[in-house]
Amino acid sequence: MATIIDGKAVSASVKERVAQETAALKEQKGITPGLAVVIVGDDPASRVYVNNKKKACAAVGFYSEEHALPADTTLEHLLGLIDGLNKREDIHGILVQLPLPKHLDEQAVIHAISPLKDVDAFLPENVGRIMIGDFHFLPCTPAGVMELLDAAHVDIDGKRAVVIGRSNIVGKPQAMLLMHKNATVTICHSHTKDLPAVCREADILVAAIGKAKFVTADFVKPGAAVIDVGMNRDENGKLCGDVDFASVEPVAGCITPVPGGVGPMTIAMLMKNTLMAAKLQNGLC
Ligand SMILES: NC(=O)C1=CN([C@@H]2O[C@H](COP(=O)(O)OP(=O)(O)OC[C@H]3O[C@@H](n4cnc5c(N)ncnc54)[C@H](OP(=O)(O)O)[C@@H]3O)[C@@H](O)[C@H]2O)C=CC1
Ligand SMILES: Nc1nc(=O)c2c([nH]1)NC[C@@H]1CN(c3ccc(C(=O)N[C@@H](CCC(=O)O)C(=O)O)cc3)C=[N+]21
Ligand SMILES: [Mg+2]
Repeated sequence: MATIIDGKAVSASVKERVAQETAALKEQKGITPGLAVVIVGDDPASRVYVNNKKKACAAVGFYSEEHALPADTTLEHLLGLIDGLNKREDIHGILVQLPLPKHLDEQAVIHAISPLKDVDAFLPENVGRIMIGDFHFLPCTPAGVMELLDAAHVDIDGKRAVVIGRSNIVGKPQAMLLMHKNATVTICHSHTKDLPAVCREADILVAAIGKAKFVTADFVKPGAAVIDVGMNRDENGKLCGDVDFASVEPVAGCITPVPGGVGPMTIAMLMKNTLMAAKLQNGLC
């Protein structure tokens, strides 16, 4: 029987800290952190995340605004919007919800964001800073995973960690953060041979694949910490992770559920980064 790691509770405590610091920043400096979320098209999953971000901003005391643009928005229009947000003093963080519609060059759009307002930590400057260990922002999802491991008192130093997935937004930065905490890290992907055997070496297994219930009990060393980043729909349209929770839970030492695991942490870390962005842009750190 695994311990179930409660992402909702851990995210609530992160947001509570952010709310306290935000209140102090307002009172002492008259600064209200501001986040702009840009969403292009009407993907229903994106909608849910964007609404969750909006709610979180209100809960911690941030100003937030949403720019919902039609699916046929041009690159010029989007770049113009970002340019305006870069110049605004009341907006400290800019998040462009990915994926974008196919006709828009994702990299061109991300690159238009000011590095100081890049609360996703997607820009090359911020990615490079993470690699060196001299950063302002950590990428929200991998940083949220680290908070969950910490809250669950999972020992990382000297342990074997396996990350399944090598995307720029999850897998690669996740491996880097685990390495910084002195894990011995293996990154797996679609070309990895005998994936279950590699995963069975892991004391800490992070699944960021995008395939519903892909990780089964035969991937898991008894007692391992299993972190499920996946956000998928199962055959009944129900939200589920990359981990087959029912089969893995009896084998794992601790495990995150979906929903209620990594997802809420991503939002909490976005709040933390937006607060940091407001401080940075006001010369307070
Ligand atoms: N909870 C949260 O806050 C967030 C959740 N997500 C979710 O996490 C999941 C991953 O997202 P993201 O990183 O963007 O996904 P990507 O699709 O960008 O990357 C998926 C990775 O999984 C690898 N992969 C795919 N199939 C296999 C396989 N059969 N065996 C081994 N590896 C495989 C791919 O390998 P290769 O590189 O070889 O193609 C790739 O590296 C998704 O479900 C997404 O919705 C994402 C962001 C935030
Ligand atoms: N620029 C950008 N930054 C992102 O951080 C980003 C993105 N684009 N595109 C999409 C992914 C996905 N993502 C999630 C955020 C919150 C939940 C979340 O709140 N999940 C809840 C509930 C979700 C639900 O009920 O559907 C949970 O797991 O409990 C999930 C997924 C951020 N992403
Ligand atoms: Mg992706």
